[in-house]
Amino acid sequence: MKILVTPTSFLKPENAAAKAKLEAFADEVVYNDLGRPLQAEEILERLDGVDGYVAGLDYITADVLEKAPASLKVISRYGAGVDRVDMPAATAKGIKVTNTPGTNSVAVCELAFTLMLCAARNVPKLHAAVEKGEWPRSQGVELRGKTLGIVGMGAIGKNLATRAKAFGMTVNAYDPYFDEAFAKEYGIGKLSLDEVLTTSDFISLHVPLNDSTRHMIDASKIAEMKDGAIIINTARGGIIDEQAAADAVKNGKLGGLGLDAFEQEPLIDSPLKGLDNVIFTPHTGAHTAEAVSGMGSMAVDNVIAVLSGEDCPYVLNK
Ligand SMILES: NC(=O)c1ccc[n+]([C@@H]2O[C@H](COP(=O)([O-])OP(=O)(O)OC[C@H]3O[C@@H](n4cnc5c(N)ncnc54)[C@H](O)[C@@H]3O)[C@@H](O)[C@H]2O)c1
Ligand SMILES: O=C(O)CC[C@@H](O)C(=O)O
Repeated sequence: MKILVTPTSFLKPENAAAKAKLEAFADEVVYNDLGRPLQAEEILERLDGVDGYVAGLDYITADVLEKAPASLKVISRYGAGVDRVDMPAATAKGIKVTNTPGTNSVAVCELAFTLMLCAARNVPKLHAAVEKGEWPRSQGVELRGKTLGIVGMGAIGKNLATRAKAFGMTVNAYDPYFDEAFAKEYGIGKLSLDEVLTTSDFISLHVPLNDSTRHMIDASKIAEMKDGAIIINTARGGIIDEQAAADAVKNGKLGGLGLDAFEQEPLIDSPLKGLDNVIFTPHTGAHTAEAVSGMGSMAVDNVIAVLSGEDCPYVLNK
């Protein structure tokens, strides 16, 4: 068996046991030598003879899958999102795709909360000012008493909801598969998407990127939001129309943005850069010691299970 492993954080010490397990199972394990997510051509150059592929945030397009060797049986996503894997093409080729749901939900929710607090108090700008020898006495807002609207109340959205309640926020959510029992237990309001967007002081996005969520936050949706609303996106670039969001920060409609995910990563040229109270992190929501270890061990278990012909509950395209 030959396995390709591309998430660079897989090689952190937290994954020593998962790495040893994979290397004991396989005849050969090839690691990502580029130190970043792979583009289509770069994947193909590394797929020769590969049976299992533990995949980071690589762009596994239909073209890659059509040209992939017949030996490839499983793509084991190291993480929750599968938007960068062309699922119909994988299914057509008989390649199973798995993911690691829930392994990084606390990590991402804590980053979303961090971004929300930093935007409420303008922390990055204050830090930069103090570094320059300035001493501004800024004024922010409290989260207490504010309304948080969560779009996508799955593993991450739910973790965020309970923490926001502890901060004294009113929490409402939109999710087509709304979990009524969870909402009742924690006092989360059930609203339509438009109601969430028009009534929230803070809006946090936790939906997968697909055809129904692409640009779900566009200029027309932003126009309906409360003046000064702050949007947090730790889900995927592409869910927000970045040009529309940048324009809305510039003209004062939005109070700020906290972003961990972007349409083009890394973020090089972007209308979002250089704006007041737009806070970036480099798609690092899942990168805590705990989540890296959780993603690594489940991704390894999944690839081994599929290649061993065992039942794997995390196959998304049965
Ligand atoms: N920044 C990061 O590093 C990072 C890490 C993990 C996940 N993510 C992203 O966050 C997303 C959510 O992760 P999760 O673990 O909470 O996934 P999840 O599957 O547990 O939850 C997603 C929720 O979104 C809901 N949903 C689907 N379509 C919707 C729509 N159109 N409108 C509203 N709700 C909708 C689903 O019903 C589900 O409850 C992932 O798909 C991934 O893209 C990012
Ligand atoms: O590879 C990672 O950094 C985690 C990916 C994360 O966005 C996810 O989809 O779970």
